[in-house]
Amino acid sequence: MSILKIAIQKSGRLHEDSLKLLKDCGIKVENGKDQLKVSVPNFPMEVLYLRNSDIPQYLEDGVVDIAIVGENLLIEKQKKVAVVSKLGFSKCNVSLAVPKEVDDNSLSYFEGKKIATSYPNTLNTFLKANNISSEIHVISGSVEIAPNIGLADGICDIVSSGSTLFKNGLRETQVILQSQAVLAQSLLLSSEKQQILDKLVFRMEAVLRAKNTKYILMNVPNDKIAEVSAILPVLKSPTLLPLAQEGWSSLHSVIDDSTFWNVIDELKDAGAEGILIVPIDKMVL
Ligand SMILES: Nc1ncnc2c1ncn2[C@@H]1O[C@H](COP(=O)(O)OP(=O)(O)OP(=O)(O)O)[C@@H](O)[C@H]1O
Ligand SMILES: O=P(O)(O)OC[C@H]1O[C@H](OP(=O)(O)OP(=O)(O)O)[C@H](O)[C@@H]1O
Ligand SMILES: [Mg+2]
Repeated sequence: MSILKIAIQKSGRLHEDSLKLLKDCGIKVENGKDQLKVSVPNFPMEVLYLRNSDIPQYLEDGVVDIAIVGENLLIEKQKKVAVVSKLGFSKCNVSLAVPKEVDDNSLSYFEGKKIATSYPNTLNTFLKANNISSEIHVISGSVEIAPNIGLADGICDIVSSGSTLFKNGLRETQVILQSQAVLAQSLLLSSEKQQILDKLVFRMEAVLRAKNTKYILMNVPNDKIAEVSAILPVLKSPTLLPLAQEGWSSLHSVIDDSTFWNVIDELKDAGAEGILIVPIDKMVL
């Protein structure tokens, strides 16, 4: 019987959300303190806690079968692996930034300048594509300090809220790439392991879909049902239940979280009342 080996980050930005996603997929990860390899009692899977930066190589070599890893790191390491799905957390940019006093937003500012980064391949590819030649200075962390200590004229690093840049007197000038956590797979999976992965992906999709979708219930006069239904992007067709009050129905549907605020006024104008929005736990199509 095959066991699918999944790598997740041992500690850091991806750790908690990766474990939570597995838990939401019904996968119990037995948590032994300081154990780097952990078994799963209810799914043919074994969890390996590894450094995010080591994961792409392990995936390419087939030492692990799948992993939850930062997309930017897969791009940086340029290993032969495949992205299975984007997971919607740990969203960030890899960006160029300059001291806030520098009054130049153009890329040509970096011509002939020193740039400190932990992502030399990503930066190099970007500079080449834009015909800029700079001196790349590789450091493994605390990159934002480099301009302050005279080590570089600018930096290329991860930006999320922007607060690290701000605290270090820097500002973002160019976004090189956008990243989020992804599920990635080795290209060397056996067909048995591929089948286990397919089951996992099926569960993850149900969890991720539900996260972006809400269940919506509202009371609608019967003669307005067609009008209200037309506003809602429904799965198949809305569920209708008669209310005790003559001439009214309760209409149920699902709605994309991001579109709810755009249609709420339309729904009310079309005659909907008592609108309730409820979270969905899992969603299987
Ligand atoms: N501030 C942030 N906000 C959102 N996502 C981030 C942020 N910083 C990093 N990330 C994402 O999370 C991933 C892991 O970042 P983290 O800083 O925890 O580990 P790391 O320094 O890349 O690696 P290691 O596990 O090898 O120490 C990054 O590759 C990136 O995709
Ligand atoms: O825009 P912000 O929200 O401030 O996030 C950006 C910071 O987050 C990351 O560092 P992290 O905190 O992961 O520390 P690390 O350098 O030890 O990895 C990244 O390297 C930036 O420094
Ligand atoms: Mg970091």
